[in-house]
Amino acid sequence: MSFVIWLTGPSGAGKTTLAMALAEKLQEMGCQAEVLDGDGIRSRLYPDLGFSKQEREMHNRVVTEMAKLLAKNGVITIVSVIAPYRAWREYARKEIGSFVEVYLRCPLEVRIERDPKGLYAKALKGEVKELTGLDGEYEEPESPELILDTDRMSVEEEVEEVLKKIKDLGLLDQITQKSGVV
Ligand SMILES: Nc1ncnc2c1ncn2[C@@H]1O[C@H](COP(=O)(O)OS(=O)(=O)O)[C@@H](OP(=O)(O)O)[C@H]1O
Ligand SMILES: Nc1ncnc2c1ncn2[C@@H]1O[C@H](COP(=O)(O)OP(=O)(O)O)[C@@H](O)[C@H]1O
Repeated sequence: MSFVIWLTGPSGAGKTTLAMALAEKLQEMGCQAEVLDGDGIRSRLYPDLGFSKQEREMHNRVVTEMAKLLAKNGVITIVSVIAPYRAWREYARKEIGSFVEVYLRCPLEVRIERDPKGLYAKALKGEVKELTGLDGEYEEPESPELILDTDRMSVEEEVEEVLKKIKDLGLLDQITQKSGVV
């Protein structure tokens, strides 16, 4: 049994970037780690799925199930999905059990400046509706295991903070002792 690191935050907060860096670091350390990225899963499994509340909820349930199965089979699973509602993240926590919620916080003006996919520009012109973090709803986590202010930290610092947290929670020791990695 492994655990899930669930990265949540609005579009452009840095979820995908951190997920990839974290997986690389854990793999270098000899751990089995996989990323479940919201955008990636959507484009591979159901590219036509939209962003209504109902569609997002179905997608979040799929991701929860995938993460649960991976973690159950010993893989450290890093989820990078907006998951805009608290109730859905609580559902994931309950289903998965060993769950580390990390909130990537970043002010709107920085997200607009970053805009890696040009979505904020489109949304500001009215071409994208209900962009999470602009006119789309996002319920901030109330008591996540960790908050990272991604406008004030480097990606490397974020990776170190997450590693420190999972070590403090005793999660990394369980994995490394069982698999014999150091
Ligand atoms: N309206 C709207 N709102 C939010 N996101 C949008 C939207 N339209 C497209 N996109 C793109 O879809 C990515 C978010 O997918 P997720 O699966 O993480 O979101 S959710 O949990 O279903 O809300 C999101 O990726 P990130 O920017 O990495 O968060 C966007 O690239
Ligand atoms: N400290 C940081 N943490 C994460 N991303 C950062 C940071 N500083 C700058 N960025 C940049 O911000 C953008 C975040 O995009 P992305 O990772 O796709 O976010 P999200 O998956 O939350 O939409 C990337 O272009 C990334 O290089």
